[in-house]
Amino acid sequence: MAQLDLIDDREETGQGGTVDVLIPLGLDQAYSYAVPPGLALAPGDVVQVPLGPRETVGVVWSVGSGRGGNLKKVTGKYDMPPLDPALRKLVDWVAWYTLAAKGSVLALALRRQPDDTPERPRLGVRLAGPPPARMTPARARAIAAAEGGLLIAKSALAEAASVSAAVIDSLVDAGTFVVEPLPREAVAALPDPAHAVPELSDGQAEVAQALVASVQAKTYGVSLLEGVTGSGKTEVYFEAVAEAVRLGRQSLILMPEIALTAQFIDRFEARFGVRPGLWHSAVTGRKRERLQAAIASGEAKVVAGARSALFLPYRDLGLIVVDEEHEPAYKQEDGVAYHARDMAVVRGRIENAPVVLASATPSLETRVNAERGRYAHLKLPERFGGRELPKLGLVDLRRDKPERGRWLSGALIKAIETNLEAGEQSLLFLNRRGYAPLTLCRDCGHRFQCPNCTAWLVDHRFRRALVCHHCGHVERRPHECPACHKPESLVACGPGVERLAEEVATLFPQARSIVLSSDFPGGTERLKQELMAVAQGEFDIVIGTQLVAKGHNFPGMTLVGVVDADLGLTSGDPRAAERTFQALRQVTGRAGRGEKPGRALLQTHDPEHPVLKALVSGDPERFYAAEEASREAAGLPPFGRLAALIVSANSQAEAENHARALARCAEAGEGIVVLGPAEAPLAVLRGRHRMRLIVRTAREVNLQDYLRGWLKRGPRAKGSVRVAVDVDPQSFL
Ligand SMILES: Nc1ncnc2c1ncn2[C@@H]1O[C@H](COP(=O)(O)OP(=O)(O)OP(=O)(O)O)[C@@H](O)[C@H]1O
Ligand SMILES: [Zn+2]
Repeated sequence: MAQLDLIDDREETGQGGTVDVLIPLGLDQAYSYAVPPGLALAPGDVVQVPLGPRETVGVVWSVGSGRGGNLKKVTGKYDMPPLDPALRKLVDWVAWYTLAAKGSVLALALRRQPDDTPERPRLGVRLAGPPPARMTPARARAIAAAEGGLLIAKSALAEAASVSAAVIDSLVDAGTFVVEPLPREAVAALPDPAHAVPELSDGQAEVAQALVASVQAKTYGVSLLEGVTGSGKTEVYFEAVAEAVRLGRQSLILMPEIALTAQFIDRFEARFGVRPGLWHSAVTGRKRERLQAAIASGEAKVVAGARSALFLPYRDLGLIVVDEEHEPAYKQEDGVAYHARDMAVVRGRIENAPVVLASATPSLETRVNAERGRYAHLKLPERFGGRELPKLGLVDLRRDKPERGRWLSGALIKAIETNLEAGEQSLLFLNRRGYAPLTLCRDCGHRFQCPNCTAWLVDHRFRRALVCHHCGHVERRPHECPACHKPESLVACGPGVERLAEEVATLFPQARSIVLSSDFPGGTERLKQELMAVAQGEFDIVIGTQLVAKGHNFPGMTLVGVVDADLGLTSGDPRAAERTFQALRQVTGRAGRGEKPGRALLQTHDPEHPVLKALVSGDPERFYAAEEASREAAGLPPFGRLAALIVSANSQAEAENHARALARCAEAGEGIVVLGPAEAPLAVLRGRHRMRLIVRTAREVNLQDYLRGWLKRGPRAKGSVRVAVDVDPQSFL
């Protein structure tokens, strides 16, 4: 924790002026404080101020000239770098855009709660004593691997010698090895742009050159890097990163679900010789602080991080890459509802740095910006190494019907068989966790619903529980129906990945199969290992949710079966078509990335659906053109603006009354439509009743001003009532 200099103001002389201090709490206003004499404060300085009965941390937002009068005084100043003007501007901008309280946005940039958890020292072992009295082959291997007396991490030694950690421990007990702390892990080793320069194809080289030029120009500008799956987008944007490193400037690579990108880190290390600075929620304590300091000093040249990395104090940002820019995970749904891709563009503008948005399936917003010339459009239309994109086919489930209680069609089963015989891997994609999405009583029709949410409980057989995916409520699956008390009358309805695994085990008992979803027992570490094992060909059939759909490289995978291609298309969400198109194009893109060509089969009840036809045609332009036309006709983003207001309360009456009162205060205006209030699709969530209002405006309308004016005129939220504003909503629950 940075040191705090407390001010001793007993010898007060004269006046020091005033400052407005923003406090990282849910407050929109900066508060004025008097500056004690002798203390010089400037905007961005991190200070301690009294707030109510406590002292709290805050940031000087502006300096006034007034006399302090009877204002409370600043009580201390932290010895740490100030928040620079660019970061303060970003905070102001995000707060303006999202309507979040400025203090809440500041909290994203000022993660400096005193975190003194000491960094756990990593321990290594060194060969230092006589051989053990009892020698075994494993012990001999471990000793041989430690030859030379170097200090080695225990896990690395175990791996090098192919022995378990217990073998090493036994040698420590025997006095053959000694344990010593390893040097601290570097958080910011310098990447070497010349470490392993790839040989780029002509098409790749051309795009890389354009990106390198944008880094050299040192000015703001956005490029859409649109490349089919397996085209080498990563390889290409690494060249831009390399150029930024050569210029001594910093790069930020934003990615979704950072914890699962072990493959990405390995690739970065293979290209640059060191790991990037990693910023995500699992990096804590002292290490987090060290990285933050290295970023602020400019020592850390490349940061790969989840969306919160957007608010770090870069000293000299020369490039921002947003990988998989279409990912819904970039939108933060709780607290400050910001979209990290959009705010990355804002930060690029503030820092005067180029921004690269990379995707195989760009969002409609980004595509339209590229088409209108606001963004440069760089394309990689072919897979690297002359590999073909997988051939896609539809299976009409109305004709090729699976048996009752089964989900795989004859055509898909046959394709898996062929693959098994050829020793190639198959992926079955079903975006449904658990065993079955619904449980009901065969006798009385009772359905298991969450007591806190408008949602069915999902049957998780592996965990022997019924679970709510919205609030986490868990209950045991009973043996009799709780309503009619008939024993053994409960049936599972519909498939989840666990149920599919059961079907696979029955159909292909000899195949090595694995279920991969976020419920994977053993946490992300185990999951990472299993993903590696899949990449190395250790499984024949992978049954997975969206977790395996993107970003992974499985060279032996030649077949992808989409179990329910209609699943995402039936929701009322305006982005349903886009999301489904992206998800299915990503998942089918897992096939045929290695030596052998791949194919994909999509099971559907609606083979005429335009999204599926566009997918199979292999012509994304067709999809984008049709989707743009329908969004434009409906005035939806990016052709219009959208915001959602969710009014929630402990009772339905409170929520409804407040929502109605709010709706009555909405001002009519040119190009403005207010819809609702109506019950939100998730009418009850975590015990809170929810009503929803939607505002849709023309592009020219200043949506933020409109919303601010409206909320100001509207009724105060009393009692348990809360109003949450979501500008550019991505989910419509
Ligand atoms: N110029 C190159 N030289 C050697 N290997 C390359 C080159 N370009 C791409 N590759 C390899 O091709 C594979 C696909 O590349 P990459 O993962 O960068 O593609 P991508 O476009 O990001 O794919 P996706 O969108 O599916 O994640 C990787 O294994 C990568 O190492
Ligand atoms: Zn629930």
